[in-house]
Amino acid sequence: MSTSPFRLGIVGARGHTGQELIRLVAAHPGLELAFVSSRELDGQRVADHTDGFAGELRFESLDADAVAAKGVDAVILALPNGKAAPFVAAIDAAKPDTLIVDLSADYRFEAGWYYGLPELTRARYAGQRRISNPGCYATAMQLAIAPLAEHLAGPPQCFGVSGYSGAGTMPSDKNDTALLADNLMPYALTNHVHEREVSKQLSLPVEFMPHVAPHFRGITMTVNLWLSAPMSRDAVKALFDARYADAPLVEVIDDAPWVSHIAGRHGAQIGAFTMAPGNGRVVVVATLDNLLKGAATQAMQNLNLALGFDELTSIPH
Ligand SMILES: NC(=O)C1=CN([C@@H]2O[C@H](COP(=O)(O)OP(=O)(O)OC[C@H]3O[C@@H](n4cnc5c(N)ncnc54)[C@H](OP(=O)(O)O)[C@@H]3O)[C@@H](O)[C@H]2O)C=CC1
Ligand SMILES: CC(=O)N[C@@H](CCC(=O)OP(=O)(O)O)C(=O)O
Repeated sequence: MSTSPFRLGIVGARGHTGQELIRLVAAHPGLELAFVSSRELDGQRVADHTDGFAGELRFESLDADAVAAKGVDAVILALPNGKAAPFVAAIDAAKPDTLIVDLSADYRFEAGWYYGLPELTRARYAGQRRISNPGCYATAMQLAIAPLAEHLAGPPQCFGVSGYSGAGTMPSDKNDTALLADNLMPYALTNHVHEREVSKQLSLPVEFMPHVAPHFRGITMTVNLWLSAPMSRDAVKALFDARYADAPLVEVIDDAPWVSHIAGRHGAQIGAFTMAPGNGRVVVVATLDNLLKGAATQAMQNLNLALGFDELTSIPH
């Protein structure tokens, strides 16, 4: 491992996930925050916008070529979906060994990119310099389904409820607090990109029904699973306990987890394991903070893995 810090830049640092990334990188003993980009906050001090950040670093407005010209060791892309390609192309041309971690959905289906959900895919990491970071819903679904994947009689049905920070900062119905007041907003009820992403990753069809709620952060994923043969609750829970025994960020609990308990925390909770009469069907509930385990914390795990640090460096747990 290098003794001088790895130099890292965050593109899209004004956004919800960018702000969390700034805090995690600043707390990391082996990383130096070389630049943070925002068009809107160009020239302004990071310390004036990011709680917990001290120092004189300022936001810069950087296009793809300007990011590539920085010549850093690692770049995190925290841009809205569909915006990453020019940045990847410019880095490919200027300094292809740069480590890129992309938070968007743009490279989740791309051969050659490592799909970084460490608790489930770590063994597939083979030194790739391009890492696609699964998002909040996809992470929650996979953590809730994977231990039972070999025991299913049909597609899991996943009812997801997200806080409105999941919709980013670009104004839309899904982050309009007036429209969300006293409301639950269903959307993209079939064929959401995360339905396809999880189906591909788990090699089984999943059915996903997302909703946005009036709280700011945290998601609840309630998953209905039909079993290929009846199982006891103890047998179901034992599969989850075994699968996540060595995963400090995934906590398996008895009760159904509450989103209010996970907001601001770096891990996920999985619980309920409620059996239907006859034990042929079980309901599992997963919660995580969409901005942390669903985005920034997971990106930090992936950076740590790729740069040779302990996977949980700078992540409170
Ligand atoms: N929010 C969440 O819960 C999760 C988000 N993700 C993914 O992470 C990514 C970032 O999400 P989030 O932080 O919520 O997004 P935000 O909308 O909060 O932030 C987007 C950032 O990108 C910048 N930006 C926007 N458009 C462009 C552009 N055309 N060129 C350059 N910069 C641009 C914005 O800053 P400025 O306009 O100042 O340049 C801002 O810093 C998305 O791809 C999202 O899908 C993944 C998991 C969870
Ligand atoms: C509430 C809301 O709009 N959520 C976003 C998902 C946020 C997320 O997980 O981002 P990725 O697309 O990077 O996975 C959505 O449904 O598209």
